Amino acid sequence: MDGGLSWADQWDNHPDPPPPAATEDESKKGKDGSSKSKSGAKKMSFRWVKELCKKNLDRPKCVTNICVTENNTNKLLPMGSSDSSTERRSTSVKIEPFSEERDSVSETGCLSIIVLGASGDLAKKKTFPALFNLYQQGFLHPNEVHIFGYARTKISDDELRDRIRGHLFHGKGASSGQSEDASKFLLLVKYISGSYDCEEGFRLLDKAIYEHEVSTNSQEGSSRRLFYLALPPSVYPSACKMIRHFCMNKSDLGGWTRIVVEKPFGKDLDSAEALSAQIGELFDEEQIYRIDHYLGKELVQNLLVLRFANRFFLPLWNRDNIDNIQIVFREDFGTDGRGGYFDEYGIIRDIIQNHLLQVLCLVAMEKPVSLKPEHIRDEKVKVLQSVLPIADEEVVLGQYEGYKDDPTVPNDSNTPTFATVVLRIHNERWEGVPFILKAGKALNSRKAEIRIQFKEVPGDIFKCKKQGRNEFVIRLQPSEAMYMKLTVKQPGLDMSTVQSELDLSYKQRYQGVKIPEAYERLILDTIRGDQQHFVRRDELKEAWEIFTPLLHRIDNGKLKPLSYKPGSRGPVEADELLAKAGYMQTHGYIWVPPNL
Ligand SMILES: NC(=O)C1=CN([C@@H]2O[C@H](COP(=O)(O)OP(=O)(O)OC[C@H]3O[C@@H](n4cnc5c(N)ncnc54)[C@H](OP(=O)(O)O)[C@@H]3O)[C@@H](O)[C@H]2O)C=CC1
Ligand SMILES: O=C1O[C@H](COP(=O)(O)O)[C@@H](O)[C@H](O)[C@H]1O
Repeated sequence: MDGGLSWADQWDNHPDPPPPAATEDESKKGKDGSSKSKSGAKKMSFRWVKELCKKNLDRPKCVTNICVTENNTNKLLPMGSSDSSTERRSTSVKIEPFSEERDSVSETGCLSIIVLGASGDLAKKKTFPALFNLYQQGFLHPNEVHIFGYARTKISDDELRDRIRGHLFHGKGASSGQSEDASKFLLLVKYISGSYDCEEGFRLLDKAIYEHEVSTNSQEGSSRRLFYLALPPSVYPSACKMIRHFCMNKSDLGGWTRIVVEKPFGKDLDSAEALSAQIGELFDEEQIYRIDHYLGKELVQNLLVLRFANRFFLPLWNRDNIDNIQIVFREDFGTDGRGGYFDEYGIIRDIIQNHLLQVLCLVAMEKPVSLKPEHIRDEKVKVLQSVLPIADEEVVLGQYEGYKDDPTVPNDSNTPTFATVVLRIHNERWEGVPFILKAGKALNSRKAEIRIQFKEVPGDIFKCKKQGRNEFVIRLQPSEAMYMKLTVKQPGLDMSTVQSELDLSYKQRYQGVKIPEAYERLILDTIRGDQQHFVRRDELKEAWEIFTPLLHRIDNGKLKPLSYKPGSRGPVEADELLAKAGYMQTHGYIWVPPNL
């Protein structure tokens, strides 16, 4: 820092201070490619905040974080849990020196959740409903939490609440108790209108947050600010700059500022790196939560447990036993009013480069040293680095008939709404095993699954080959399940074989257990400071490295999508590619989710 002055001291002389330029020391990059500590962000303070500290809190400049936890576990528990094993924040007060590590630990006290782009599709369909679910389960306590919607659209608090209300129950009817809950929740939501690049709106926002913090003024005045950017990525840099200039938590009071950014993060390697650099100048990597909501899905979160806590799988999970792996996403509807957005990105950027590739990482990575976020993400990066360049012959693109009828889609659009891409991992475990990533809109069904097909039994004495290979299927949605397709003896007097399954269907096995929505879980992780299920900067870079050359060939028109009928399986050429890659379909067998 210049002349040994703290940012607070420097900023005292600037009513509207710019963010500090990185010093030589600060601009040193970590292994994740991000700037190392920008401690200035932590110490930054406006004069009026200092005054507030003096007036209201009369406590020295913050050198500690105060965490109230259960038995020193740092576990944030829901309010009102009565079970003694899950009693909330009851017992001990932990005081530790302020450090980067402590910044990632749950804290109590005032929590402001700010949804930028609150007028949009994602906010109303996913973000606010997830917040409501957390509220209902006691994770967001009305004494601590305020939720601010921010967008350019000029609407009142009540208009925003009305927009949100209809989405809180996912189209299902609500009981009177639930409606009452919804009304109470909506009272926590306020709306502020402003643009994403001008200070006036962000000053207003900061003032509103600050007033909430002062009125709550609990837990030593700790201020936790979670900014959720439900915005098109083009707006991220300006919105982040405004947050950094005007809306940071007043760290003199303890707490943190965290930013959640949505995908697609960039359009290719260069643009993603440019975006990362811009945001990295403003926030530490520990403050940035790159969300990929597939990482919040129950069965995706189960992958590490499945692979590394079960002896069954350890010896089988490799090229010696597995023939091919498919990771599939299908939707039975088209771009549905999002044609303008979609046409700019296409199915590879929308689904494959992020959601399916993240799943691939968890399926293919080596065992991490521990469950620490950095250990897991280190392993994911290694897998991505081992992916070979994609060959054009191992790609089939499609575009559904009628896609261009959307007035926001150009008539000559070359954008794929369907793609099958074979990835090859060049390492000891996976050499020669194709990872077939397939995603499509307007297909014949809606589902997402991982299908691991094993090799045939050598020296088969039952002649089962034609019936089908062993498969292990992880159904991510709908009807979450894991089932193992295997050959058994057909019950009866004859010695014949038949395909059957060992089935773990969640609805049947876990009756009455509510599976959390992905966004719900990930927002809670953000509040807790757990980055395990978020994408690190270097991971993102590797993901773009894999797909950028292919995307550029599509953008330049060198590769063209084949037409397919809405409601079909996609282009037949995709099935041909599957067969060429080694996938053998099981004939005369279909898994039916069990009825309750
Ligand atoms: N919708 C979905 O299902 C999913 C979306 N995402 C991602 O989440 C983010 C938000 O998505 P979604 O809600 O669908 O997006 P929207 O297109 O609905 O945009 C969200 C809000 O951003 C503002 N906005 C839109 N375009 C611009 C622009 N060009 N300049 C400035 N502000 C703009 C608008 O608010 P106002 O004009 O009022 O300021 C709008 O209400 C995107 O990054 C998207 O890729 C990720 C997964 C799923
Ligand atoms: O990120 C996206 O995901 C949704 C599908 O999410 P899911 O949880 O319902 O599987 C997809 O519709 C959208 O195009 C994409 O942007």
